[in-house]
Amino acid sequence: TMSGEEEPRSYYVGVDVGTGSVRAALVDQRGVLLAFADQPIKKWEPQFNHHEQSSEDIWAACCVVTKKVVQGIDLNQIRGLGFDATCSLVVLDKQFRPLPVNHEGDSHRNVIMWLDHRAVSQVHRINETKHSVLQYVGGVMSVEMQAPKLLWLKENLRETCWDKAGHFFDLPDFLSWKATGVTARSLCSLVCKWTYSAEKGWDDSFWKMIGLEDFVADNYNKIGNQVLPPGTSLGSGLTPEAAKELGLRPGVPVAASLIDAHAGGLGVIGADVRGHGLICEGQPVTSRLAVICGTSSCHMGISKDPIFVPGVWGPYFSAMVPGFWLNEGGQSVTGKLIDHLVQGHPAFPELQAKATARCQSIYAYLNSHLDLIKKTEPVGFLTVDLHVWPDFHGNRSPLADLTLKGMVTGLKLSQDLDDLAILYLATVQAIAFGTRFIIEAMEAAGHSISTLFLCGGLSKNPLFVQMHADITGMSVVLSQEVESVLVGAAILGACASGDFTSVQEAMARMSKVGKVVFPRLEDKKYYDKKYQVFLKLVEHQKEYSAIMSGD
Ligand SMILES: Nc1ncnc2c1ncn2[C@@H]1O[C@H](COP(=O)(O)OP(=O)(O)O)[C@@H](O)[C@H]1O
Ligand SMILES: O=C(CO)[C@H](O)[C@H](O)COP(=O)(O)O
Repeated sequence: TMSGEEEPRSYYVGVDVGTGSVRAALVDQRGVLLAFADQPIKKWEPQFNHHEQSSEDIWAACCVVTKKVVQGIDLNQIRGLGFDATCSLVVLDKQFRPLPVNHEGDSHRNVIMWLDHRAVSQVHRINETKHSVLQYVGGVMSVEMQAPKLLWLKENLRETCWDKAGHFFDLPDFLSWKATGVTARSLCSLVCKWTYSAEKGWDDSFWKMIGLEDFVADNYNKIGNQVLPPGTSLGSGLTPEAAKELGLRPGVPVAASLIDAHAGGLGVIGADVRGHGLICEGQPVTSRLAVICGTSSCHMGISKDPIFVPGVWGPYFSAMVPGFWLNEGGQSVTGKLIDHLVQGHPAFPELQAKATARCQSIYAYLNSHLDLIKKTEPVGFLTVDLHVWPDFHGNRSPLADLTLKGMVTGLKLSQDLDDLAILYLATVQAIAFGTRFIIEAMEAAGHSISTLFLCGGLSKNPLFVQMHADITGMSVVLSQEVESVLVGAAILGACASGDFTSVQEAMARMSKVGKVVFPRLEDKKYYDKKYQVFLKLVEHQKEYSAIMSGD
């Protein structure tokens, strides 16, 4: 650890609830991560496109990891706690007990996960209203947002869930409630996933139009009528009960939360870039795109004035960096897609065995295997005749079309490790082409982006990072702390503690540039051609469905 500072150290705890696991970190006032712990969380898929979790299981995991990272630390030095989480929907009854979100009536499973696509018919009807709130989600509401899921609950689980429900929380807000007893919602979650406007509040006409007038009638009590900017200190901090569970002191300031992608954004986007040879050095912060890549990828771009990008979520005012508008592009499955294709390949057991024998992760093994088979050519050239369209779980941005499916062209009669490695490469490239597609849509609407700031689990994969640089032609910045999302959560805790006067100040002090990866511009021509093919794939897919739905 670093030292050399006279003043006693201040510590903040950040807790990040991802799709597959909960992580916690102990972070100091300079953004240095001193301790890290993670713990898997349960997931259920009771039927295709239904994904559920348990808020009690998630909270228990938060307690385990928090206790671990504060072990051996003087608890008086812990000055703040911040949470971020996926934007899943938590349902509790009037006494704050879990309610089932499933036909089985299993109340343990009281969370509809963000990637759940059960509410297809509901979102279709919501989009048909053409209500003006839809302008602020890229023109089309996503099936992954909360309004369609709420409508699904009302239409499908009236007695067992809807009528008994007292509180619908976005997962980040559930966590801050659990810690403090305060039911106030974060501006981040409500603006991004619930159609709340930072300027105008709730729009009664929207909820009435879609058939959820219930919320208007009780003054939005169940979904939030007190809304606070992320980082605001909640109530009197940690309750004695929560403090005991988390292994912290009662009264520690707890911040209004952020969605995980937004915490990642705070963890990377404000870094001081001087001296790294980056073009964004002389440019405003709006030239930076934070890309948070885990189970999904989220592309966070900010602007001074609202920018309406068709198919890209937002513009959301103050939902990430206060005072700035945010556009959020995304790909619903990226890490999950890579895992899916690699694990489903016949050569996967062989890969696992070989990686284990070398004490490597399967991805480190695949990357070195690709280096072996590429011979003298750049590794990316191995996919000259293998192309992937990555929307296995629909397209979030910029097409906003949940009916799209994945495509692979160039298959051969081979099942060996080479075949697996090249399919993996083509998938990583397809995800990077998806990022390029999103950036082009954002730029066409008025963004001016020059540099990518990557974080999340996939940013630990050097091939994923290099392909993003090569395919977008932009430099990629990686943070000093790999766990940038947790630094973002700790920034929230630091803001709640009052140690910093603003989120911007905390960001500038706590997020730091680590490594910079420059694009191989000499390969540009090749990737431009592959990008042409990429765009053709989706064009063709649409033609296929038109043929099949014709007479
Ligand atoms: N060391 C690694 N090398 C390559 N890929 C990794 C590594 N660690 C995680 N990943 C990828 O990152 C994804 C998970 O990222 P993570 O940020 O942990 O997800 P989430 O926040 O959604 O729980 C996995 O799907 C996996 O493909
Ligand atoms: O919609 C999102 C952010 O607005 C994310 O996709 C969602 O929160 C899941 O995140 P992750 O892939 O990190 O688990």
